Amino acid sequence: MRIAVMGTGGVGGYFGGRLAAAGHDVLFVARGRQLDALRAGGLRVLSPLGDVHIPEVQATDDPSGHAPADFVLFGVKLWDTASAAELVKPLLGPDTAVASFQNGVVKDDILRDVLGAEHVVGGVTYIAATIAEPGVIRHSGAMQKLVFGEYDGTSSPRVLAFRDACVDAGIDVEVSERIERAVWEKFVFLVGLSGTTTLARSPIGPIRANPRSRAFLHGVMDEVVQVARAQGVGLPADYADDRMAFVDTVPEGMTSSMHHDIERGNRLEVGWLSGDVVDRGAKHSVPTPNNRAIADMLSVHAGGHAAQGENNADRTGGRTA
Ligand SMILES: NC(=O)C1=CN([C@@H]2O[C@H](COP(=O)(O)OP(=O)(O)OC[C@H]3O[C@@H](n4cnc5c(N)ncnc54)[C@H](OP(=O)(O)O)[C@@H]3O)[C@@H](O)[C@H]2O)C=CC1
Ligand SMILES: CC(C)(CO)C(=O)C(=O)O
Repeated sequence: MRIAVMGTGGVGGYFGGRLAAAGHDVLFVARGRQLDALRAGGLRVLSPLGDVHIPEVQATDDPSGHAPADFVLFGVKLWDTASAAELVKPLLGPDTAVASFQNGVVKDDILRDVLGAEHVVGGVTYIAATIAEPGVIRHSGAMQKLVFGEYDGTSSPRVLAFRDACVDAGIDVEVSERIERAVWEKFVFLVGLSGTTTLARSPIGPIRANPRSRAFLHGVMDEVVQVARAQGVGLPADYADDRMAFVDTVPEGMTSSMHHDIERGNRLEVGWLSGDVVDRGAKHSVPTPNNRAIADMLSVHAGGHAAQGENNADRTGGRTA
């Protein structure tokens, strides 16, 4: 199958690299130094599960003129969603699926607006991967899972074909018949993990061990659960307890991509995570004081070093959707 990767960073580079190494036809959409490095030396993935080097990759910053893809793996930061969706339009054939493995719950609404609902397949990923240097993706730990599925729950040929390609490539994969719920399940955990690790600038171990920060983490996740339920997503009322039990099983050194971003002075996705929870809570009259604290305090850093002190008073970090 012909696969396109929109955004060759931690997520896109890792999974696209595995798929290309397994012999699949993969087009990598990238820009700047990442694109230059891919063209000059190919793509390297450094991983505890085995390194790969694909010396020659198909890489572009302009997909127009390339053949349509069967499946687009969408992996840009949330602020780039709408512009990156515009960029993939030329890759769409009548049955092309676009699955976003971004965090956040607004992503697929943006993709539907730009691309049409018929192209959008739901997705979520569990991995820790980052650009170590241009052309090189570093994967940490053993987790590398893709979950995806049609929003109507059907096992469509395009979803099954991508599942088979992932299995071939050694990717841990699950086709979900209730993908909306799967996306919210991850959102509950991710909003809790990203907000607390970034605010405390600490991995999860000390946060879950301290009774005050543990209670705060539970409160953050519970607010996401109550917002989801108010919107009609079928999570159990006590789902935050389930996620706390999960938190207790992860390595004490685990942290979030947003924690890495704040340490590097990068822009933060907080506006699309806790900030989005606050906005949805306001719409549904669900109190969200813990997420408000995260979003308001991290708004200081939301624009990254380049924008510190500017333009962040609205808590969104530049979120416009
Ligand atoms: N990294 C991780 O471990 C995980 C990340 N996620 C989520 O996945 C999403 C992607 O994260 P991650 O992979 O870390 O992000 P990265 O920043 O590592 O990768 C995104 C890449 O896409 C590029 N890009 C953005 N817009 C364009 C464009 N228009 N044309 C070409 N290239 C473009 C970026 O370029 P540039 O640098 O120039 O902006 C960057 O190289 C986020 O929503 C994140 O929360 C989810 C699970 C785990
Ligand atoms: C929690 C984790 C590492 C799981 O994939 C993640 O999604 C992130 O930090 O962005």
